[in-house]
Amino acid sequence: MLTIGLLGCGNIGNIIAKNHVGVEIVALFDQMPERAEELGRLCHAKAFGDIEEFLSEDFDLVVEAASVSAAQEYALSVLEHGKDLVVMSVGAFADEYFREEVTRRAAALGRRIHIPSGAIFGLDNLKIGQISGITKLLLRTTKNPRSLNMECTERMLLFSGQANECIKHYPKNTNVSVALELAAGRAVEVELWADPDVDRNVHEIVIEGDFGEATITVRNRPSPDNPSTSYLAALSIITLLKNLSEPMRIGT
Ligand SMILES: NC(=O)C1=CN([C@@H]2O[C@H](COP(=O)(O)OP(=O)(O)OC[C@H]3O[C@@H](n4cnc5c(N)ncnc54)[C@H](OP(=O)(O)O)[C@@H]3O)[C@@H](O)[C@H]2O)C=CC1
Ligand SMILES: O=C([O-])CC(=O)C(=O)O
Repeated sequence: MLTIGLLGCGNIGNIIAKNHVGVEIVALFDQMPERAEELGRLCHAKAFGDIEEFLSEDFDLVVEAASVSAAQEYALSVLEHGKDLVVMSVGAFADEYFREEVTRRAAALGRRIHIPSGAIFGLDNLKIGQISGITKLLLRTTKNPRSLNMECTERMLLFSGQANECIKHYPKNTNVSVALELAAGRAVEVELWADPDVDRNVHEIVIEGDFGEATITVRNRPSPDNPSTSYLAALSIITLLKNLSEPMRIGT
């Protein structure tokens, strides 16, 4: 069975630990050591307070569910320790130089980096953008102000511009925009709205290209323990882990 180490023992880490399928969690790390220890007691895995010791433990793959800055800080080290990597905080790869460095290193070391679909649908066929023209790619995200850690009394546009700029300002809320960008191989226009009248994390995706047009609207339930993060994102990563060892791959 595939063995994993969880880097990040917050909301997603807890959902993975309680619901994982087809993998064994053997090691845990969080910058709040008590969170790793608590989760370790729950899933009978070893908690580490030191990243070097965590990465030196014997397991196959690191699942990052911590933060954009954690992904940037530890990605290369994970690969150097001979482990594959699943990156939830995909916003880390908005930085082109960093993305190329990590990809080059993974190729040289024969390691793989997996990016889950996260809180959206549609990444599968959006990858056709890598071989065929896409003329428009827009993400309109709307969340309750609570999910954005702010207050407002009416619908309000917080950001309009490119994904790689948006993620710098909203690293806990717009990782999906960077996932879209990586899949399509082109820039994504992003609008981020706060709306006190919505109780879902809503992602509207508009795609136009040589293939025709597509509109996808995902109305996500926020995770009970972290309203910034949609529950779908945790389900997505558990499913990715389950499928890693399957002989048949489904989806583009
Ligand atoms: N790709 C996608 O579609 C989505 C991605 N995400 C991203 O997934 C990640 C995890 O989400 P979620 O579990 O809800 O977040 P949480 O904040 O609930 O949990 C993250 C945990 O990781 C810890 N952490 C943060 N930085 C570091 C670090 N440098 N080293 C070690 N531990 C660290 C946090 O500690 P502390 O509390 O002290 O910061 C916290 O305990 C986030 O980056 C989020 O933005 C979320 C939703 C969708
Ligand atoms: O969970 C969501 O709805 C999206 C999110 O926070 C992110 O992409 O960072």
